[in-house]
Amino acid sequence: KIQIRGKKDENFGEWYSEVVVTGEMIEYYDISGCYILRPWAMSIWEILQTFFDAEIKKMKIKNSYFPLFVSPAVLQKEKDHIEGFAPEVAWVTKSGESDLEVPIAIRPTSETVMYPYFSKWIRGHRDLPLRLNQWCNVVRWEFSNPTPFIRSREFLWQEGHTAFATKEEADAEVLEILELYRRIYEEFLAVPVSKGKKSELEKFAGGLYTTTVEAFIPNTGRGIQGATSHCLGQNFAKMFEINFENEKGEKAMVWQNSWAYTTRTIGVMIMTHGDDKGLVLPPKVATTQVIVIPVPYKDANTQGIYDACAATVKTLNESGIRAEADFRDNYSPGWKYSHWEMKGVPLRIEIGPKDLANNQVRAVRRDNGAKTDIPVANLAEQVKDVLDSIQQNLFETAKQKREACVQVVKTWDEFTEALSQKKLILAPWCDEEDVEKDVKTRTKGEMGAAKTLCSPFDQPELPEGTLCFASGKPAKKWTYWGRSY
Ligand SMILES: O=C1CCCN[C@@H]1CCCn1cnc2cc(F)c(Cl)cc2c1=O
Ligand SMILES: [Mg+2]
Repeated sequence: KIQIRGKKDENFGEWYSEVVVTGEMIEYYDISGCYILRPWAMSIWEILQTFFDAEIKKMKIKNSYFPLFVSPAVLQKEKDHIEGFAPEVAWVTKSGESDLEVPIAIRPTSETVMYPYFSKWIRGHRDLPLRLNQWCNVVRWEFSNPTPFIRSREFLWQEGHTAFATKEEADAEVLEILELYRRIYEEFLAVPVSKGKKSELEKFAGGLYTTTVEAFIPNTGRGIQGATSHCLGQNFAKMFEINFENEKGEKAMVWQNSWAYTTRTIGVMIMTHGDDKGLVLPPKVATTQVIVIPVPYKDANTQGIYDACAATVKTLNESGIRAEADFRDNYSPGWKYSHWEMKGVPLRIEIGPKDLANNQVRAVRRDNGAKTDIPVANLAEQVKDVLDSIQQNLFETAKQKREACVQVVKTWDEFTEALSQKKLILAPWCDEEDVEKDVKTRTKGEMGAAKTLCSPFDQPELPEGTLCFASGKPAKKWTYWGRSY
């Protein structure tokens, strides 16, 4: 039998690194912070992409592709927002033996690549709204500890960049896209997230406001930004002169948004559902939803069992279920059970002599290990119901675990106590940036400082006279705080 050594509740980092490799999602690469996405991971990315791409096309957003390379002049155009990022920019300085006249940057994000052309293409109000998306990779030469899917020097994402005549249109789209990100997490990855607004300190400095879907990893007690949807206001329009002649013939600047989700989504899902037997894949995103395993017996009708397995796969495939059979004769059924459990396949179907005789199959769930015998008669329907139940159970379980980590605090002492207990803290805050900076300073440590994660749109009741937990000033809003990735 094959086992993973790391235990999720003992050494989370080791457990995670092992699970992504033994689950055949990731292969480590000889350049630090870079990883190989193997088919078992790539197919999840493609399932999410298929959903999101179809949804943005319904919104009349068009895909495009802009160059990987950014000229330094244009990259440095957005002075204040990139100065903090400059160390992350990767540069091409040579081709072959010869140095480039001028080094060229590799895109860390594409505002400065795209917006000079937005300026060229947008002349009149009839050119609006301009709504483009690109599916691509970006490079950010980060130095903090690299983690497969979660933090890598190159990652896949989509980045949407849109321009509107009015702020109202931009505001509406920000939320429409954020809802798609919530659906990616909650409906596909079975990961609960909180929709909210980033603080002034945590938002994208180049924008007007940032909305986010925040996830939480109970094992590490850290929040993690799941995806982000920014309203850029007119900041980039001003910088890149993206103007248009409005209906009254006046010259006006456009209102812009930009939004992204990345391959980090896959890492959050693995961290949320994985267990000590390996990956646990939600059926909606499982490359293989059902693995059918023949359990031949010495003198039993082996061919009959194999035929029943093939027929089972065929029946399930015909009803849209992603099923495979493992006919390899050089591995025992027991070995196969462990192997496909490590790969996180949501449902296993075993067919042995008894099942064959009773015209049924033995179904075993990956999420809770429950075994049920299903008659071959209406197999597809029952398997679909079990898969739906697994999807729902994974989400509910993750939701309960996350809710159990939420700690409402009112005072500084309660805050530091909750932080030491790896809680997701919900606290009343005066919404002053200096206070947030002060909390960061006061909670500095080798585990990293506490920061605001988001102010949830869904605000609990804030009784008159409630004071900020950190400053004692009148509280303005409930905010999630915690350490983060
Ligand atoms: O988050 C999104 C959604 C999709 C488009 N982009 C925005 C903002 C990205 C912020 N950001 C994030 N990281 C960066 C790293 C860099 F090296 C440079 Cl030069 C800039 C940035 C930077 O602007
Ligand atoms: Mg960064």
